[in-house]
Amino acid sequence: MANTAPPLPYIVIDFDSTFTQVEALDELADIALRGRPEREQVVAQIKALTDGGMDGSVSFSESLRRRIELLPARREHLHLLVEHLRTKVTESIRRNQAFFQQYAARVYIVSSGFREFIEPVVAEFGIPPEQVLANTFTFDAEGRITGFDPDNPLSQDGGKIRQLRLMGLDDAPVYVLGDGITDYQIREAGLAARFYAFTENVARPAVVAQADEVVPSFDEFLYQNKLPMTLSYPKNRIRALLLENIDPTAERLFREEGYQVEVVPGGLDEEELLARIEGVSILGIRSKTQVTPRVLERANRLVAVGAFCIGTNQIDLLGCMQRGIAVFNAPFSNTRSVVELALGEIIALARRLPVKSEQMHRGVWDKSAHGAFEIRGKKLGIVGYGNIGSQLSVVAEAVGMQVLYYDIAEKLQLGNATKCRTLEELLRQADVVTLHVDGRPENTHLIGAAELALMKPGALLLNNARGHVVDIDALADALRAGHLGGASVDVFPYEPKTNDEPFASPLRGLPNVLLTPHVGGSTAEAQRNIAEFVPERIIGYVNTGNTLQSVNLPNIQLPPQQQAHRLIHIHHNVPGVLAHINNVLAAHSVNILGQYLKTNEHIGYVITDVNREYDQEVIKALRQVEQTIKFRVLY
Ligand SMILES: NC(=O)C1=CN([C@@H]2O[C@H](COP(=O)(O)OP(=O)(O)OC[C@H]3O[C@@H](n4cnc5c(N)ncnc54)[C@H](O)[C@@H]3O)[C@@H](O)[C@H]2O)C=CC1
Ligand SMILES: O=C(O)CCC(=O)C(=O)O
Repeated sequence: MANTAPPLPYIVIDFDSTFTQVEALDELADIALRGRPEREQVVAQIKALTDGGMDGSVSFSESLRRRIELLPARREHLHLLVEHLRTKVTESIRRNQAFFQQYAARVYIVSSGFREFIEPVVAEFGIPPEQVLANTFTFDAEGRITGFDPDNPLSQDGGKIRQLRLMGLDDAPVYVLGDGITDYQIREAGLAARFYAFTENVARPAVVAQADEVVPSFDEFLYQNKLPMTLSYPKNRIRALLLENIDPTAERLFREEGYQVEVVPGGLDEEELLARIEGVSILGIRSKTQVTPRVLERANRLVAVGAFCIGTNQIDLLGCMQRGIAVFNAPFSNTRSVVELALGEIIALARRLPVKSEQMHRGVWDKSAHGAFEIRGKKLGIVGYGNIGSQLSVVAEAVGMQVLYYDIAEKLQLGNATKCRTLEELLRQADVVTLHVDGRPENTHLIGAAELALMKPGALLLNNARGHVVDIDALADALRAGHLGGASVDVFPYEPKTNDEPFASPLRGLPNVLLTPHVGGSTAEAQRNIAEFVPERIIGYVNTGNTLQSVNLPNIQLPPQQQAHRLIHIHHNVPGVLAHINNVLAAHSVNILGQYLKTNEHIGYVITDVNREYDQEVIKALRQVEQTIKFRVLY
């Protein structure tokens, strides 16, 4: 049969700021001027000339001539430069070293830089000297760089065009990859079929504007051209949308991973999120944004949701699960912050600080002990003895409180805390009741008029858990009636979407009531910890399939993936799917190196590590396995 495959293109790659992250002449100046007082000034002048030459605002030959005049470099500096440049090879180029080794015959480095430093750097990628087209330095007898060979076409304006003409690459299309205007000019002159603006290191607007394609990484170039690549998928295609003022650490970590990141300061309501969710792979939220079934319906590329908080009641967890979307939260990162806030609130209410402070602001000096008490020896009733409740138990005992707790699950009793068998038992005894239950729907109005009536006269109530847990009107009535001595509330049934929206509540203006805008976890420490914890989980899941600590997918902790391709399959949990997967693998003689399966009542999660060599048809067949929700290949 005739070979109908299109010929592999010639790939013409620029060196400075494309093959390497840096401009070599700038770096050479920096090396040559080490220890000299004029270093900073001269390097800045050279950099400005480099930029001018790259974006076209200074003619190239002029830029080169003036840079070399400024450069006090010698032959020995070139060795140092080469060592330095080897550490500065662009990440995605380095990652795809195997591609270069395999296809070196199709790759040309065409650069207005200098052969003396380019050749040794690209040699490690299998690119031979004859495929490096670049300038050459001239030296004096003492080894000082004095200039460059003026007859080399690459030292002249339009040099890359002339060089390409001389090369005569006309038996296959030429694709040019570079960051500068001179790279685009090859395409403009009709000597290349496509110009790819390479933006991993620098994005020059004038160059990007001319590009046939803008590629933020070499992975993207290979992916678009269906050429073999080291990664299974270019990371720059992963879009993260981060809402609700998530700490910037998260944005940084996702960007470092190579993802595109969009940051929105406030929350988004359902309609707003619907308008933005298409194409998003990773959604980062805090407690406000509702991830509803409608949002999931529209979320055509969603792989993971990060709850940058503890609570996940704002997310349709089941819906995510049934679509194979992993949800991760930060179960412990802000625990301590809530505990400290609760302790502060207990003391503040016991000393009636909201009343005292408000009077003082009005100019009223009311020095009296009326209604104020020490917390030492008082009974603290903790409802929900999970991570926060149990930690508060330890801290409250340390300041002399007697702790009672009630939890629907059997919990380890810490210190001298006393377990209550019913909520009623706790409410009847406690001087201070603090709520730390999770936000499951069944906890709606866990504390209503009847429960408030059970509380001791003058007792205090804290809600730092979720707004719907307390019937807020009933609480306002109990406070107005003077039955409770005070309350502290951080969470509300409805919370303003942004800082610009006013806050409305029946609790406003009531005496000895502390109101805070859902800031239990809002400390620098907690936010930073969360912004590290959640991205690490999500990136781990994307890269390896590890679901350990996912709140909705079956948790599998995977061994490191070695010399294998990993097939990740999420399916509806009905009998026979695993057998079907394995039949497909057997039918294509795929060698299985390891297989891991976990199911829950809704879905099954199977990871199969296989030998790297297999027929691509197997991938198509696995996608077609009945009951498949999501399938991806990782390597
Ligand atoms: N105000 C804020 O900024 C913050 C609020 N939170 C909220 O604090 C709450 C607790 O967080 P964690 O301790 O980390 O959760 P957790 O899941 O470790 O503990 C919750 C405990 O409540 C228990 N529970 C659930 N329903 C109950 C009920 N009806 N009666 C008695 N016990 C019940 C559970 O068995 C569990 O032990 C969550 O609602 C979370 O969303 C968490 C962090 C910050
Ligand atoms: O800080 C936030 O946005 C939410 C804190 C919270 O309620 C949680 O972690 O569950």
